[in-house]
Amino acid sequence: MDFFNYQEDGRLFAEDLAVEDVIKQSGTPAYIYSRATIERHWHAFDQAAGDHPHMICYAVKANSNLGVLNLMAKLGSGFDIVSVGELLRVLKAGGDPQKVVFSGVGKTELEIRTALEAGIYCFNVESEGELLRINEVAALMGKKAPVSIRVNPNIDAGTHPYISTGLKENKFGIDIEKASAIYQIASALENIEVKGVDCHIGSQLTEIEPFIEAIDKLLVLIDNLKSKGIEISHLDVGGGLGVPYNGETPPQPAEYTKALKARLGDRKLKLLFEPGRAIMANAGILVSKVEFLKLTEHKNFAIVDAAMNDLIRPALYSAWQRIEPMNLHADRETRNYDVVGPICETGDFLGKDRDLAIAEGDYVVVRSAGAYGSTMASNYNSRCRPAEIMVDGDQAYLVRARETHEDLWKGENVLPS
Ligand SMILES: Cc1ncc(COP(=O)(O)O)c(C=O)c1O
Ligand SMILES: N[C@@H](CCCC[NH3+])C(=O)O
Repeated sequence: MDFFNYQEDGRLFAEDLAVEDVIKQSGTPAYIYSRATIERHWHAFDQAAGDHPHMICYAVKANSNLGVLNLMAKLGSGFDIVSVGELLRVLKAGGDPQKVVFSGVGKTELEIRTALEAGIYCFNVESEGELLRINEVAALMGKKAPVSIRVNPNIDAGTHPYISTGLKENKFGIDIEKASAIYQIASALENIEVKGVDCHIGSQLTEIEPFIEAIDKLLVLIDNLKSKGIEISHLDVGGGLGVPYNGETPPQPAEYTKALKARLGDRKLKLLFEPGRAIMANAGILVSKVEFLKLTEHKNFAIVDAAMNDLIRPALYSAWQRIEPMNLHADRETRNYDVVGPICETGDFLGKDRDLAIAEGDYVVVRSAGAYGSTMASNYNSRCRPAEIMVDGDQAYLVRARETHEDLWKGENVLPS
């Protein structure tokens, strides 16, 4: 459930504000987030874990706006990061470094050093080479680096191949068959402290079974490590819980966590969660102006001022996100449209075959755009990235100004002659 609802007069509201009023300040395209929705989703995970020792490490890549991260920090959230840039954002936003887990397959020496200096909670190690590199950097700094091994359990998450991460052929994690041997190497390294076991099998999962299958495999590993004298204190189950974009019925955090806890039995393992999409997707919309309605014999196009550079999910994954008018008008003719942007690519669409009652000059909103929207935006076609606004009750805060044209060539130089 979110806080974007139509009023009786047909105007879409974000919490207590009419979206049409919010965009008067910012123009379009603009992302609008609902603070109450973000908080509700975060609390859903926190309450589901209940008294069980746990940490929710919000996946920063889903939406790394400082306003969003600051909200997470205020909630007491942890963070899952994949780069030094994300770490610096978390720190800038007031996040606690001791609640940060660091995932990702290509951590550089600089990234490892910066994370150790900040005092993060743990590295999620994705290869033997990385383990040795972390040990070396920690040794140079006279520190012990806390680690989990990210295990690749070879499980089909049943999601889009581009966002499936837990299969043998994916680049992520260490093959579960080899994990025990790597743990033994890790526990013998001078500057490594073994803390946890981690996995993340993919994103936008709509069934509970793949999660449980993975967890069962990890628990076998944890028991096996214990018999070898390697004690694991936490289990990081990653993110991946899906959201309803188009009628999907993914498990709720409560149902998921209940099933998870049941599998743990009496093992004393702290649980770490890394949700991104489930917290942010339905907490955001992208608002865009209808510039032209191009009606042809073959197809109708609604040409809007947002494009694949602002929201790439439809172009990249053929993702379906609901598109609707910002304000409902009874007098508009309903036609079937492909909703497209101004970019010079045939793949530049936000949605295809959509029945919409709109006119030129109206606004449309793309729903479920809070996750992997603004963070994946680019400047392709020299377009400025959109404004981002956080609505909180009857207040709207500009949490990111629209880029200016000067921003587009920042750092570029012409040749002297
Ligand atoms: C390691 C890791 N953790 C957490 C997430 C967040 O996933 P989601 O947004 O599906 O919850 C991702 C992205 O898929 C990831 O790669
Ligand atoms: N960017 C993807 C999710 C990727 C998750 C990253 N591990 C999406 O929009 O669905």
